[in-house]
Parts: sequence; structure tokens; C-alpha cells
Amino acid sequence: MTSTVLPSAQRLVIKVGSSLVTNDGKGLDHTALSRWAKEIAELARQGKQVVLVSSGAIAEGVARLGWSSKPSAVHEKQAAAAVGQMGLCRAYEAAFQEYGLTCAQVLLTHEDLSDRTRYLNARSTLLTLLQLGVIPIINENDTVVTAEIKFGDNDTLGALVTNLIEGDALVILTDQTGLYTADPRSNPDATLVRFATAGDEALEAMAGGAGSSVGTGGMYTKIIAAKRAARSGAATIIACGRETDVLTRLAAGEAIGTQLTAHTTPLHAKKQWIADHLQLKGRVTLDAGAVRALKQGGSSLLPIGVSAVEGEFLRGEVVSCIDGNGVEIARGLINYSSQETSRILRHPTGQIEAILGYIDEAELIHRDNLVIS
Ligand SMILES: Nc1ncnc2c1ncn2[C@@H]1O[C@H](COP(=O)(O)OP(=O)(O)O)[C@@H](O)[C@H]1O
Ligand SMILES: N[C@@H](CCC(=O)OP(=O)(O)O)C(=O)O
Repeated sequence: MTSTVLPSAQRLVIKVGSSLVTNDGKGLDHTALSRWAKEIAELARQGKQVVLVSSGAIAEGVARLGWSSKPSAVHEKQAAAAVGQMGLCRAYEAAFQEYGLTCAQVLLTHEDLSDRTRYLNARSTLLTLLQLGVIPIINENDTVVTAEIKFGDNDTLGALVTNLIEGDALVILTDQTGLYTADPRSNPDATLVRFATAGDEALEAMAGGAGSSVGTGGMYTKIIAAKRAARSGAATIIACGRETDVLTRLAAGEAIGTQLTAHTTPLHAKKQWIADHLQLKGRVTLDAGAVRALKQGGSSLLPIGVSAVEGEFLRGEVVSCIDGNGVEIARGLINYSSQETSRILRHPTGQIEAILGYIDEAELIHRDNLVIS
């Protein structure tokens, strides 16, 4: 339980809060942005895919408009967010450019992620950006949200994005070292919780249950976000964004802050997520040997075991694996598009590169991404 998850995490969602991004509301903290960009560039160099969820639009808008404090009227908050988002984009673009990385702005609402078509569109856009080596920077689309449909906090958005792209981990950077047994601002004796299980109800009490002074945000939404991220098997780390090299040290295996691990095995949760949430985009027909290998369990699907392909799909989409009689054997996330699959089917893995001119993965569907029917 005490091992750290980040060294093996391939796909990460990193969320930074308003207090960090805007230096406690005193305008954008360019030094902090540049530090994170440098660390994220290092993670990318290590082969990790990173999505950044950044708050701060409203706080930055308030500063740019010369207002003395955050307005309470929703339409004024929306206006401030629209102004501030420009600043966030410019600052992130400059910060990432310094390290040779391209970034992209993605604004999402809760509705986008509860509507199946939009969910899948958002997913495929984000996966395409990641494949292109671009760092997506996500915020809530404050212009179009009303009280009922708004995320209300970017911790929840971070968790939903983690589910959406099946991130291996959600890293929530905030102004505290991690989760304490009580709010350290008002409880000097509180101690840091280093490892726990996401979804453990005792954590919600520590973070101040809903209705208390911190119940509408603060640590509470981070604990709930961890519970949500665990549904697709992701672990959550809550750490201080002001700590030197926090991201690269976490990636090197250092236990910093609080780690909340998914209670089910990540693999099981991820497979369940694939089965429940993603739409079938096509079918591949397996030969008898591949059917046996999959049914007996434990094997990945290799292109040599596939005899036919139907439908149009992209890398990362879900396809059904059927036997010669059309009976479904499994479903899984495929590593090659339908066009690529039709070119490499019946071929040994060693020939993929010669046929396509490149190789993404040796397997057509990795066993971790296969759900046997
Ligand atoms: N048990 C707890 N452990 C740590 N921080 C807590 C706890 N309960 C409440 N908090 C408060 O949560 C705050 C962080 O939440 P918030 O201000 O919403 O950050 P962000 O802008 O990063 O989302 C801390 O500054 C702290 O005062
Ligand atoms: N969309 C808003 C997000 C506000 C928000 O959730 O802030 P935080 O609790 O600091 O992560 C903004 O950019 O200001």
C-alpha cells in the first residue's frame, strides 16, 4: 500500500488550483507556470502523456478588470473568466514554448461529459492531442455554465477527465502539503495522511463534510474527486504545487503529499470502465488460435491472429473481437486504426514497422485493455 503510483503511470491528469496559478489572487504566477511546464516537459521526455487541468480564469479576470474582489453575481464571474482565460492561455503558451512543447486549450462543461456523443468526441480529441505530443490545458467553459450544470470546481473536472481518458493517475496540486487529519489552518495538531484508499468515508470527515465551512470546496472536493477517479482505476495524489520539482520527484517514486489508491485493482476498474462507457466502433475476426489464446486468458491480441476487420475506428477506440461464427469473444481498446489494422492483419508483429513505416505497439490489443465477454 505504500508504494508510489507515479513511476509506472503512463497517462496523467495534473490539476492546479486558482490559489497556485494566480499566486493567491495576485495575478498570474509566471514563475510557477514555468516550473510546472519544465517538469511536465521532463515527464513527456520520459514517455508520459500529460493533461493539465488549470483553474485561475476568474481570479486572473478579476485582476485584469481591476476589480478588488471576486464578484458574487454569476454573469460577472462568467465575464471575469472570459477575460482571465485569455491570460491563462497566453501564459501557458509562453511557458510551454520555452520547453519546446505545444499546448491546446480545451474548455468543457459537465454536460459535455454526460452526453454520450460529446463524451466520445471530447475523448477522441484529447487522445489525438496526446498522440500528437500536445499538452491539452483544460478548464471549465465558464461562459456557458449555469448553476445546475457547472462543475463548480475543477477538482471534479480533473476526475471526470481522468475517467474520460482512462488516466492512470490524477495529481491535484494545491497550497497544502496534502490531506491532513483536519484543516491545518485551524488545527495545528493535524497530521498528514500519506497513504489511504480512495472512497474511504473517514477521509470525507477529515476534509470537513458538506455543509461545514470547507464543505463546498477545499479538500472535500479533492477527496470526492479521488473517489470518482478511482472508478476508472486511477490513483489520486494531493500534493503542494509550491514544492520544488514536485512532479518529477513524484515520477521518480518519492512519496510526497497524500496518495489515495483505487480500492478495486486498477486493472479491473479500467476494464469495467471500457465495457460500460465506450462505444463499439468496429469488429475484428479472430482465427481459432487467437480465440483460444484470449479465452484461456492472459494473452494480448496480436495482428497475426486477426483475419478480417469491419467498421471505421481510430487508435484507442473500442472494437469487438469475434470468432469465425460471429460470436463475441472480447472487447478492447485497439492500438491501430481500422485502416492500419487491415494492412497488418495476418502478419507477425515483427513486420508491423515494415508494413506501416512505424510501430506504435507490438500488440493489436494489449491484454490490460481487453475485457473477455
Ligand atoms: N483536512 C484538510 N487537509 C488539508 N487542507 C484542508 C483540509 N480541510 C480543509 N482544507 C483546506 O483546503 C484548502 C485547499 O483547497 P482550495 O483552497 O480549494 O485549493 P485549490 O485552489 O488548490 O483547489 C487548504 O488551504 C485548507 O485550508
Ligand atoms: N473555471 C474556474 C475554476 C474555479 C475552480 O474550480 O477553482 P479551484 O477550486 O481553485 O480549482 C476558473 O478558472 O476560475
